[in-house]
Amino acid sequence: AVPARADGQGNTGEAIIHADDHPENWLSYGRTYSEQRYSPLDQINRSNVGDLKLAWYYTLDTNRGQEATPLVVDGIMYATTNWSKMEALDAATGKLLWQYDPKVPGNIADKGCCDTVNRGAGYWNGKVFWGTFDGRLVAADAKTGKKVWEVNTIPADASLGKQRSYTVDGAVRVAKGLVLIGNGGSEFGARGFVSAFDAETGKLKWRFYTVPNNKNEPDHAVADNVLMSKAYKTWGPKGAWVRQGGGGTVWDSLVYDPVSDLIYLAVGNGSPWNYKYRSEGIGSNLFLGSIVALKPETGEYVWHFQATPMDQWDYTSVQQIMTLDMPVNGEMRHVIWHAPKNGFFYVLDAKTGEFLAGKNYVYQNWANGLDPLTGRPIYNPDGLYTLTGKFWYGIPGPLGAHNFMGMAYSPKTHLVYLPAHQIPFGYKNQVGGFKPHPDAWNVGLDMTKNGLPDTPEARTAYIKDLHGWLLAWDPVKMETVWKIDHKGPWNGGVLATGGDLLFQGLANGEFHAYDATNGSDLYKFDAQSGIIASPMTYSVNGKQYVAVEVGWGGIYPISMGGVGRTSGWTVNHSYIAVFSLDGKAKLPALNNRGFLPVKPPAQYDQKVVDNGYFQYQTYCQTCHGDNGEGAGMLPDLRWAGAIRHQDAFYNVVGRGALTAYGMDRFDTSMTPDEIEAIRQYLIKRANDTYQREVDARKNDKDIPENPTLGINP
Ligand SMILES: O=C(O)c1cc(C(=O)O)c2c(n1)C(=O)C(=O)c1cc(C(=O)O)[nH]c1-2
Ligand SMILES: [Ca+2]
Repeated sequence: AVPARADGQGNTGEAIIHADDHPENWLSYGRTYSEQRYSPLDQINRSNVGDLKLAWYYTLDTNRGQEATPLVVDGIMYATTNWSKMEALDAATGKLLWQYDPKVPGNIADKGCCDTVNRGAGYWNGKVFWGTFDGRLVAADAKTGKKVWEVNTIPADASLGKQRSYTVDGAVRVAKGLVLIGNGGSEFGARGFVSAFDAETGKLKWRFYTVPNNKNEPDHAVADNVLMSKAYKTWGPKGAWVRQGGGGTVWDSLVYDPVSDLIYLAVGNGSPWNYKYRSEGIGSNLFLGSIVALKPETGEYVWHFQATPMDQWDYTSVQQIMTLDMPVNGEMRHVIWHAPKNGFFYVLDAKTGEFLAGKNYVYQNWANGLDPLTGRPIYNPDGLYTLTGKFWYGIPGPLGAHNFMGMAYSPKTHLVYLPAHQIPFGYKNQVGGFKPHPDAWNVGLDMTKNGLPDTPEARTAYIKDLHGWLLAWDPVKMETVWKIDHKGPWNGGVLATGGDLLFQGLANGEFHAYDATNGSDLYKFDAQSGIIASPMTYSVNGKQYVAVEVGWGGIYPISMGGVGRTSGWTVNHSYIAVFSLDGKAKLPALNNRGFLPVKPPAQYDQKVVDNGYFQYQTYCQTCHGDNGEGAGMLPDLRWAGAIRHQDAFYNVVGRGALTAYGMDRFDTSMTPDEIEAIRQYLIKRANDTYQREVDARKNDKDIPENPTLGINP
């Protein structure tokens, strides 16, 4: 029987709830409120997918990470792109109907941790809504692209100090006439919150803070009661959170469930990460690493489930929330499925938050399992590195076992298709207690200790630990039924269809269709750039299309350094790719292996290189890559012309010559000598690695970071 649903949805809400009655559309981020990323369309199926062809492509003007799932409403595609731009296209032809550039200032890029991405728009009653990286929410007329309203989602009093940082890159969801939006910033200093705006007027309806007020005072907001009575006492009253906000940003999943009539916030990590420094090493720190359920009309607290108490690994629970009915001990229950960063798959009762089951979906080393009654982790004491003070090689690392990439569920196979990965990380306390650096990640860690030493042994060992998989997970048995081993981590999200197909784009620039029943590879397309977004499908005039945004980026390639190229050269060419069975489009031939490095100047000052390394790892690493090496998206500074001259380098790094392109100025964070030390260090790195980069490009079969190639012998 179809469960009773709440009313007050309006036409769009009813259309999203009854999405299967008009499968030609894709009206909400995960298609339906249940975010299963399954479409019943089956014109493209296992028997013909081998003939899939490019129907059209639309080149984007931002060659950075593209993470959005486009919407399709009655033949019009709404695709958001990097730098928070919107493209409205004829979904059958790719012809541009209108576009909207909210003109996000370039120097804002380093106010967010993980690339100036955008994950998608919401649609409601003739309007489209999306967030901008500088914190705004835009509502535009879906037909004309004219702005209807715009609000700043970040209240002035949310910024309590210099390190505070709020960026908006998550997909907007709309339910019951409310536009729901969160934000990011916990790597810098932020106090997370979610806002609900009236879709017609942009008027704020409610705002829910996910962590307590630092003085345990009322914010005169809807969370006051639960924060003051329940959450505050789970924090050390004198920890660094008091200055840094505590974190708990809701930067990805934020869903409405029409069956339980609740909104679920998927809450992020602590700010700073370091639990000892953040919270004096005491308390579970509610609501970090949790799902929090609220009443949609008012934002009132209903229940929470904390997957990662005492977070110190950046184990956000922001990852996708899926709702559906499943048998639990022989009885049908309405549940939440959730595979957060921490490596465990959770089944929760959607109405009450009761923990029903949990099991690790990949190898992890921070917990020895979950308490079967409460779902609370049984910690591996060594994993609590902020308390031991020792170095910890954590699996998962801060990029999680699963990140923003969509997982899909097929009601035909009863399997969840989970884009999982293994990306270990070296955690170690910041020396001398918590010390924030303006314009840098402020996580309370020694940022040189997560860096990889450039020795063949260290690189080879680390690369062996990098993995990317597509898991076919059975949530009843809580086990992997089969899996596909990808070349490396950071592959795109998954779409499941009624044609018994799975679609997934990969870090190595391939777009695949797999058999949903057994994982057989049925189709491969060379997309010429890494894909991290989740595909979607729709139809126009009875013809089915499959679409995906192409564009390598997000946190992995910007922070990882050279080892971020384990899947391939991963050059960024950003475009929207749309496939059909009778497509006739063809991509132009493109350089897909990066440019030949320019021989660097030979001279550098060995005396300042060590300090240059510290400064680089503190201020530059998280965007330009570990140890001065890029991984295919932002400029690889070893080959940048600016490192050749002290003045040129200072103009860029100190004075902001390239702010329009996303490079902030750092003269308020570093002295000229420190900036010069970075330049000397980069010249050294360029010299140390020049020959191996040249040699890697001579090899036309393989990839630069393959340890078997003799490039990292
Ligand atoms: O703590 C935060 O506020 C925050 C924000 C974001 C973001 O806004 O994209 C990411 C993360 N954390 C994060 O931990 C993470 O792994 C991540 C990956 C990405 C991405 O788009 O590639 N964003 C984010
Ligand atoms: Ca984070």
